[in-house]
Amino acid sequence: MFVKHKLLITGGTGSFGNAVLKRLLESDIAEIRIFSRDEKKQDDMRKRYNSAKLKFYIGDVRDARSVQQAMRGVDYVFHAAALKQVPSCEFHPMQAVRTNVLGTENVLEAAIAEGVKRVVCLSTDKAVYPINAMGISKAMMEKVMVAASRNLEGTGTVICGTRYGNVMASRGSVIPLFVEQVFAGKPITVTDPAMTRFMMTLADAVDLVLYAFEHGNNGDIFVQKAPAATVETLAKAVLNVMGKSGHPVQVMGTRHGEKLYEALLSREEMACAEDMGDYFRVPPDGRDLNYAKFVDEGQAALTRSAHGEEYNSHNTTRLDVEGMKALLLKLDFMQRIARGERVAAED
Ligand SMILES: O=c1ccn([C@@H]2O[C@H](COP(=O)(O)OP(=O)(O)O[C@H]3O[C@H](CO)[C@H](O)[C@H](O)[C@H]3O)[C@@H](O)[C@H]2O)c(=O)[nH]1
Repeated sequence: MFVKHKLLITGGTGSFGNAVLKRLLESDIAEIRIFSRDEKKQDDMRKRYNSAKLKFYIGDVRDARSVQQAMRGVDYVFHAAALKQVPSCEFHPMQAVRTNVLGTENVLEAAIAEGVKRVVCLSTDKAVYPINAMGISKAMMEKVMVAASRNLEGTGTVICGTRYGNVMASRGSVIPLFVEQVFAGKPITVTDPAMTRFMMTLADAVDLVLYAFEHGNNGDIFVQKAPAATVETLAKAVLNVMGKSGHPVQVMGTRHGEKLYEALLSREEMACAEDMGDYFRVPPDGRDLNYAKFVDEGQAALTRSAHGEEYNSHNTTRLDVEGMKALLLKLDFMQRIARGERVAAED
């Protein structure tokens, strides 16, 4: 599907960029542009992949000119650049606005101006009923994406989005943290044993973005159905895999901006979501602001009311310790930990 085309990945030096790259470099794609602020990581990637298809662009989504330059001649965009650490965005909310909201506007404007064929914007479950600055800025990013997608009929550009939840064993996340704590002989720190999170692998996240790329219409948001586990179950499963079931566990309480559970789709979205098997598609609300005409014409469009339930990490399939262990052991990272190796988080 990428035959002889050019793809730009914003924030391409991150974990998603690396994971998608491994798949796409084997395809017939003509060129992949990695756009990020991080010179050092770009240099590492250049050496690691050593591929003539890869082109590196230093820039920042906040800097419209750098985005425009990287966008020239591009066919497709995966927009992954973001500030995504919940606690740091809590302390620096305007930085989240600059990167996640205004940066997205820059990316979409440049993509539309260049006649890019398809753009997929990556969002997070934390954008649904958001309570923290990271989630609020990502929710605004989605609004910017949907608004931009409204005026594209006849232009040949399609802009859509994905949301995914926690990516297991990503750098800085809880699984490698627990593993490090065990190695260091310290108690593992559990925030709230009853807190639940969706559990996805990085491969799932890549599948989701590629699915949206293939099936997205303007303004659609895609999520993948995923199981969830409590932090207590996750902690037990990690210790079990490491053969350290008796290891001490300390409950430390909820951190800044954390929710007891995450939602991938709101109740309002579930009311109009299309079930696509492994995925849900949420189409944009196609009405304009002239509500009176819907009443006059008796159109059914106003019946988008939400009587159902949201799709969240409390009501999705719940993993028990054995189920969680099985999922953990799908990860190369955990397989190596189980063999007694000391390894860094997945990237
Ligand atoms: O010491 C810790 C740290 C975390 N947790 C718990 O483990 C779960 C996962 O925590 P992570 O820090 O791994 O993930 P978050 O849900 O906080 O958010 C993560 O996933 C997001 C995607 O939605 C973003 O990518 C974000 O940057 C990333 O940190 C949470 O319930 C958290 O409370 C603990 O029990 N103990």
